Amino acid sequence: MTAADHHADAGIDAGTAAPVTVRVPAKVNVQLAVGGRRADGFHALATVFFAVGLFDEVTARPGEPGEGVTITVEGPDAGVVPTDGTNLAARAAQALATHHGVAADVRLHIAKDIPVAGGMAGGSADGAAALLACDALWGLDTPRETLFALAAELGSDVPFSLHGGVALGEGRGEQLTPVPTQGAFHWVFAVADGGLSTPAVYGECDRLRELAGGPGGADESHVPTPAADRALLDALATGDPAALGAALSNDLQAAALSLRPSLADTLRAGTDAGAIGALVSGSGPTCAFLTKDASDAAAVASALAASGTCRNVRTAVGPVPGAQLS
Ligand SMILES: C[C@](O)(CO)[C@H](O)COP(=O)(O)OP(=O)(O)OC[C@H]1O[C@@H](n2ccc(N)nc2=O)[C@H](O)[C@@H]1O
Ligand SMILES: Nc1ncnc2c1ncn2[C@@H]1O[C@H](COP(=O)(O)OP(=O)(O)OP(=O)(O)O)[C@@H](O)[C@H]1O
Repeated sequence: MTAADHHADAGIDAGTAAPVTVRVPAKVNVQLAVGGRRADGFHALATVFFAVGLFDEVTARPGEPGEGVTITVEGPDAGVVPTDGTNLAARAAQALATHHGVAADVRLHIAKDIPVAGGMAGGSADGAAALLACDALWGLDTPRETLFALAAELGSDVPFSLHGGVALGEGRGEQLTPVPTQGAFHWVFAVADGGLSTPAVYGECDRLRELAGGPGGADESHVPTPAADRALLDALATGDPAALGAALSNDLQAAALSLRPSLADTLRAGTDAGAIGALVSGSGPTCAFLTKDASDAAAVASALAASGTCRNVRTAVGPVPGAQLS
C-alpha cells in the first residue's frame, strides 16, 4: 500500500487522521572503507550497508494547530534519547513540512529497540521512519526520490534506513546502489555499556592516520579512494556466510578500539565462541558477529552474555526491508 492509499483508507483530513506507524531496521556495515577527509569535513566512503532485524517503530499522530513537533520515547534506553528538536525524527518531520510548506504539527512516539549511539544507525532509522510516517499522516504522497533527498540532508545513514536490504553507499554514504544477495544471514550483536560519538570516532581515525603519515596524512590527497570489495560482494550474491565472515572489514574499527580498548575482549569472546566473522558495527561500540546458522547464533549469544564483556546481547536475521508502514 502506498502512503497515499494509506491516507485515503483513513478517509479523513489531516486534523483527525488515524495514527500511522512505521517500522524501521538497524544496520551493520559489512564493509566500511573510509577514504580521506574531504574539504567539507566528511570522509569519502565505500560502505556496504546491511539491514538487520532489530527494529524501532515510529508512530505519528496529528498535533493541535501551532503545537509543533512533540517527541515521546519508550524502551530500555529511552532516558538517553533527546526529546527536543534535535531528535532526528523531529528534524525529519520539520524538513518534510518545510519542503511542502505545511505546518509541522505532529506527535511522534518512538518505540526504541535499536541500541542508542551504538553504530547501528538508530537515530537515522527514526529519521527515515518519521519521514514516511508524516508523509502518510499528512497525505503528501511525496515522490520517493524527494524522500531520499530529504533523508540525505538529515544524515549520511538516513537514506539507507529508507532503502533497507543491502546496498553500497558511496559519497559520504548517502549515494546508494542495491547489492544482490541470496538467503538469510544470522547475526549476534554485543551491545556495550554507553555509546561512542560518530564524529569522535572519525576524528580518532584521522588522528591515527596523521600519526602514521604525518600532517595532512588523513586528507583525500593521502588516503587511497575507497572501493567495494569484490570477494565480499560475491559472498553476499551467493549467500555464503563463511566467505562473508572472512571478508568483513571496518576501517573505523582501529579508531573505535583506540577509544574503547575493552572492545577487543568482546570481539575475542565472540570469535572464541564460534562466530565465523566479527567486527565493530559502524562507529561502534556495538560488536557484530556473523554465525553459520540460527543454532550457532544462539550458542554465540549465550557465550557472549556469560563473558561479562558487554551489557547485553541480541540476535537478528537479515537482510530485511527498510522503513515501511506497518
Ligand atoms: C559510521 C557510519 O554510521 C557508517 O555508516 C556513518 O558514516 C555515520 O553516519 P551518520 O551518523 O548519519 O553521520 P552524519 O550525521 O552524516 O555525520 C555526523 C558526523 O560524522 C562524521 N562523518 C560522517 C559520515 C562520513 N562519511 N564522514 C564523516 O566524517 C562527520 O564528523 C559528521 O559531522
Ligand atoms: N531518534 C534518536 N534516537 C537515538 N538517538 C538520537 C535520536 N535523535 C538524535 N539522537 C542523538 O544522536 C546520537 C547518536 O545516536 P544514534 O543511536 O543515532 O547513534 P549511532 O547508531 O551510533 O549512529 P550511526 O550508526 O548513524 O553513526 C545520540 O546520542 C542522541 O544524542
